[in-house]
Amino acid sequence: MTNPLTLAAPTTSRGVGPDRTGLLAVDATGLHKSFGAGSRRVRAVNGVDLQIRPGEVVAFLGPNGAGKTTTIDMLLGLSKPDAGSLTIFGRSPRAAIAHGLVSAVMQAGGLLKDLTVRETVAVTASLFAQSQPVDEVLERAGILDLAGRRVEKCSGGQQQRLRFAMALLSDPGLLILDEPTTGMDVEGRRDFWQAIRADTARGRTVIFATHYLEEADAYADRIVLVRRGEIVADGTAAEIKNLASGRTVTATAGNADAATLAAIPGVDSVESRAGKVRVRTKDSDAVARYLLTATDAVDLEITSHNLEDAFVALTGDQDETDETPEAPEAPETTGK
Ligand SMILES: Nc1ncnc2c1ncn2[C@@H]1O[C@H](COP(=O)(O)OP(=O)(O)OP(=O)(O)O)[C@@H](O)[C@H]1O
Repeated sequence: MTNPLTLAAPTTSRGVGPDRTGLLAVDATGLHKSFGAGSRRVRAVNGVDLQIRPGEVVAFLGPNGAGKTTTIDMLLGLSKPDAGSLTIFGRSPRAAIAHGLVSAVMQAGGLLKDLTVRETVAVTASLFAQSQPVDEVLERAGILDLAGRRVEKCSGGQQQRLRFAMALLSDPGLLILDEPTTGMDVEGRRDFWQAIRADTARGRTVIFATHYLEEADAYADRIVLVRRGEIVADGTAAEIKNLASGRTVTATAGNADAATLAAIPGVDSVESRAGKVRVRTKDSDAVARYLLTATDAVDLEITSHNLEDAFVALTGDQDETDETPEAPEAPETTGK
């Protein structure tokens, strides 16, 4: 776990207004990161390319073990990629943190239970050469009314808003949240996101990792769906939903041609096995028309997906593949 206290005290404070540098908030190319050795080696991040523009609010969405935290650790300079290049506002992650350009809100840690909310933020502020006024960040995190409460008396959601207040002290251009609402009740999650949403309206770039499709849908401009260390979809919530709104057409059709099916506009994937075909498509009518008019298809079925089906379809079979055998070595690191 990480907390804002461990992320080095910046020497300057940066506003979140319009970016005039033309630099990407995040520019990652070909990121790889593995753990372990030999047959137990796990490829946690496997060729991630990610460009995030200033002001974007991006959800990093994926199941357990997809590689979200590993990627975030690299963005925060807490670990180094094995290969690939990575810059934050044109600098290495560590330099970006040293300049107060990045802050993080992690799931736990970093709080002393005997301090009050205001004391906690004030102590953190004293580590910075320049920082935002304590009461201002408390206000922005929606916890000014809790300023005198001891940390141990705060709920999990209130503690997360306290971490958020601490992360705002350097007025970072990029805020990174790693599964910030895990374990919170509905009200805590709502209050937390209300505070984040008010803040992002000011133009800050935000990346948050989450398991929750509905959080990504509600709060992100853009959803990056990860599975087994790779990006499997990247788009607006509407675009991801569009993937979700596809259908599956199945039929018994011994003479259906997989290449012809794959070439039908809207078709995402074709599986053909033992005389049965299974086609994922955005245009089930076109697939059904081909199967019924040009092949010997029988037992044709069309089923719709909901959002959750699409998430499972795009990120599924994680368990079998968590420990992917190592492939040949990736190219040398170029970014740090
Ligand atoms: N320090 C480590 N040593 C060995 N394996 C690791 C280490 N850190 C992560 N992994 C493995 O790398 C893969 C990606 O893990 P990571 O924590 O990045 O996923 P995640 O998407 O953040 O998952 P979760 O949602 O459960 O936090 C997993 O298979 C995990 O077991």
